[in-house]
Amino acid sequence: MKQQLRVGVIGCGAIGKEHLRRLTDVVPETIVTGVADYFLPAAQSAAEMFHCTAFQTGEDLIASPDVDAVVVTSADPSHAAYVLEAIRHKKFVFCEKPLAQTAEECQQIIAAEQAAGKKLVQVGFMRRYDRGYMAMKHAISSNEIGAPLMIHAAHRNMSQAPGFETDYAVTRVAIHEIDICRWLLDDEYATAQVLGVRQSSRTSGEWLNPQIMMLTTRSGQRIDVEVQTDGAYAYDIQCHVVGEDGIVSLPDPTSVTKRAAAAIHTPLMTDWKDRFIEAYDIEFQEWAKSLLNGAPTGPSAWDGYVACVTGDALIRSRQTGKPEDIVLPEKPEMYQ
Ligand SMILES: NC(=O)c1ccc[n+]([C@@H]2O[C@H](COP(=O)([O-])OP(=O)(O)OC[C@H]3O[C@@H](n4cnc5c(N)ncnc54)[C@H](O)[C@@H]3O)[C@@H](O)[C@H]2O)c1
Ligand SMILES: O[C@H]1[C@H](O)[C@@H](O)[C@H](O)[C@@H](O)[C@H]1O
Repeated sequence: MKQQLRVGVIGCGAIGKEHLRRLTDVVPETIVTGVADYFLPAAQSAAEMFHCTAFQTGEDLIASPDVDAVVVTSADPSHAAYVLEAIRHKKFVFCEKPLAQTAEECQQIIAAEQAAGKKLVQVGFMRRYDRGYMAMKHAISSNEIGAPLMIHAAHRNMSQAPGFETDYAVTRVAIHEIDICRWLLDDEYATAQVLGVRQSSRTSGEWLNPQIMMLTTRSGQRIDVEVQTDGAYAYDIQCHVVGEDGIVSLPDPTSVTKRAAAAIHTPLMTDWKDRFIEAYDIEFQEWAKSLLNGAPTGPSAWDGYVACVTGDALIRSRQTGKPEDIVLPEKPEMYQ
């Protein structure tokens, strides 16, 4: 069995650089051998920093005999093509969320992976590796709160990159709740709806903010997700699962409590990089170990597909003003 995986990273922006550092410093099973970015200076500076090759294109990186596994951290619209190219080369590929822009592209990925006859794809739903969510899932599956009835969740961001659009509140932001809630409840969704709400004056007004996303599961549970994409007081992620016999809540990350000036202060985080730093570390450690054992065990192409189908239904419902049904084909054997 190989002891170290040679990894190439496509997309050397914010999270690309975070994962490069992580693969270099935190995951002993990986060595970064190459980087690519369609903005070549970004690839060159990352190559210098991480002592590896800067490839001219993502396709060159994927084809390189020095790359065993690919990490896709480029912009959303480029994900599907790189994942398909990696599958064509029968290489393992970790793709940041979303897996693709459309459900059809996800289906192409699923078809290609099945034709390859081997699980190759993992999607970057890192919250499944967060200790808080893991403890919640354990409490639910060991029946500590009885049958789960509903989830109240919130995803609050302080700002977004320029060019943000209303739909991105689903495809880039709430996509994390879409994945984590079905994972926590171990159920699939039946309907999705976006509700309107008074708009925040703390945002530019170029897109709808906040939005409330409602999901129901096949067994009738209801999930409400408050999504603030801009202007929130902190980067704050909340999740409360209400069961017949009790409630489990996502713990806040540990921070020092200060008692001063006749008050108690507990600082909150402002950035996803810090809030989920440990989850990303564990995600990549587990990914590397699973590949050395033969196949990825984390969120699959099917999970990426379900997230896209659900996101499409949410976006449709904003146009129709009604709950939209979520219909899935049968789950292929590979993802059972
Ligand atoms: N899991 C998470 O919590 C999380 C957090 C942040 C970002 N992401 C995802 O990671 C991806 C990157 O996000 P980011 O914040 O680092 O963005 P970013 O804009 O900071 O970086 C993207 C990089 O990709 C490059 N790029 C864009 N299109 C490309 C293409 N076709 N080929 C090669 N390179 C290309 C850009 O030049 C840039 O350097 C997004 O898909 C985002 O949704 C996930
Ligand atoms: O790309 C980021 C990332 O996925 C974060 O986890 C999320 O909280 C942000 O809203 C999103 O913009």
